Amino acid sequence: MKSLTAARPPTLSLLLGGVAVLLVYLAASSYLTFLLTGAVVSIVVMQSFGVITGRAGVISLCQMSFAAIGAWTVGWANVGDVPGGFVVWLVLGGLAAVVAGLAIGLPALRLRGMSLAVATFAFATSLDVVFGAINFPGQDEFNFVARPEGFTSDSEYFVFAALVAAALFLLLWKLDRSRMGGVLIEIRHSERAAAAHGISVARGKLAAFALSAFIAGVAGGLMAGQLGVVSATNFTSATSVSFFAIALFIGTHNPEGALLGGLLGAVFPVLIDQVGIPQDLSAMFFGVAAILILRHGKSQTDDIRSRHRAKRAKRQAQEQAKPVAPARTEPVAARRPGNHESGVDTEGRPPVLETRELRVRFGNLVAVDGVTLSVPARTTVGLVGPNGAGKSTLVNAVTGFVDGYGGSVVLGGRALDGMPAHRRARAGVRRSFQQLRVPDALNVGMFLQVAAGKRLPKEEIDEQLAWFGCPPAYVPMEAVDVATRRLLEVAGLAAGAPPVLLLDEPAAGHSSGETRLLASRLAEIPERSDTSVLLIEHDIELVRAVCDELVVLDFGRVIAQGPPERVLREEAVLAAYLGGSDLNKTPETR
Ligand SMILES: Nc1ncnc2c1ncn2[C@@H]1O[C@H](COP(=O)(O)OP(=O)(O)OP(=O)(O)O)[C@@H](O)[C@H]1O
Repeated sequence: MKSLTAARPPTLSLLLGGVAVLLVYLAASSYLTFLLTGAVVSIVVMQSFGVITGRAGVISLCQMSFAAIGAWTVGWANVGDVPGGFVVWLVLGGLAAVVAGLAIGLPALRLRGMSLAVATFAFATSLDVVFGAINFPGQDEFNFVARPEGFTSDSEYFVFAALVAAALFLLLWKLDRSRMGGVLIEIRHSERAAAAHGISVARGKLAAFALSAFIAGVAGGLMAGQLGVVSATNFTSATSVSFFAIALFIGTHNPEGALLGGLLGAVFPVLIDQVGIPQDLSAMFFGVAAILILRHGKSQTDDIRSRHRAKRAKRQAQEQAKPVAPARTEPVAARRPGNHESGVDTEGRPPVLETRELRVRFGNLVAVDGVTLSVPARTTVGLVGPNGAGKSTLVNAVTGFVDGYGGSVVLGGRALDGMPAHRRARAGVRRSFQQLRVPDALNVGMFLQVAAGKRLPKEEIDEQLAWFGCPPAYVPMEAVDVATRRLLEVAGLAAGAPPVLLLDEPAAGHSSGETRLLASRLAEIPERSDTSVLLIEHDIELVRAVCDELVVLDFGRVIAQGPPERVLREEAVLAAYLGGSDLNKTPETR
């Protein structure tokens, strides 16, 4: 069976690429070799866009500036005859670009969308001016960059450039199969979900800036080796923008996208020149294509891949065998006798999570009004109440997703107040969201790892998926229906075995059979993962089946607290729910 860790390297693609490179080496004219070497350099630039924009979803309009820094460093190393030769200079060029990447990445962390585009473009245009003024090392004296030994002729250098591109393809292939790859995709999909899974969005974006700058710096160094002498005109901000448009249009986070994008960037201007259209107008074509893509929402390669996956999805859906749901789940409270009101569990352990006089205001509205509650160890506490009672706001405050609150949130005796969301998640407060935030671009196994917040052994992933009745690890998320995605989110969070799990309406949109399955799994999470659960749910049957204790909110205040059977009969609770509908009838008797 395929799984996320058993993926084989793309041997066939590498072999085909090797044959193509050999053909060019043996048979191409010197002009074609020159053109294709330029294409390989462009492919590497596209790989860098694939990291920052394609994977991390961050707009960068300064990749050619990073390339310029790489080329400048290689030129400087060549003039100064720095020991180690071209390969070492190439790496130095990449590292110099990393420094620039971090320098632009740090201040850009708080920016998004248009602001980030402007910031990176401003960096690119200012470097245009700087490099225009100071010239590249060796530019004035025509001091040609010494190519690596064994790759000095143009056709040999083409092979060298292709080897570098292939090594980067392999590196990115590895990245896509690592947890870090999943982290970047989740940041692109939803920064809130990423933070809830303990991911530092700032660090993830910085890592993406650094890696993409390194790759772009290497591309610049390769160009210096190809041309011998480079100048500012090789790395203009306008080239960055038109390459960005290609990256958006093709989707250069996919290897075939980087390949096609590089070829397009290098060859398309030459082709239109041959039919009498000025080369400079190629940027306009790329721009129009990118606008079409922005309207469509998906890059070309993503679109093709998605259609391909949809075809496979039908087949794989049959493998999504679900365990038979129990006919009815026995109420947990009935199975676990003990004092559920003291906050101390049956073994005398102190509460895992407490809120003390928690208060959240939105302008004049007090959404959470002095709520004090505790979640004992290995216990499921239901947080219920009518719409707008303040349940989600309370969870947002506990998990660090509201800007400010009064009172205190305490985890295992330690106050979390003032901590950002991702640090609370790392401390052990994990949550799901009412609105699903599961990225399509991952497969089931990768998502489970990201949600768990840690690297899990393959056996553990497979076992957790089977226990929750989820599809196997290799199935793409696109092939997974909404109810199963919700189940997967719970499975992933539970796999991380955090001290406390806050689930915001995990059964929303489930059929009754699916809800029963979820209930049976939820009921076992505390024992199985040594985790406490705070469960927001409108489905009273599910709440009754799973929860040891209930806390009822109305207008931001706690109006009842205690064992479900008692709480659900209290007058105040009945009155809060639809002016007194009977919560104690089963769906059949209601
Ligand atoms: N960001 C916000 N800005 C202003 N008001 C908000 C904001 N978020 C929530 N509210 C308000 O706070 C109150 C509590 O909302 P909240 O979503 O926490 O309730 P809830 O109990 O989770 O409701 P539901 O069961 O419908 O999800 C509501 O009146 C809501 O309109």
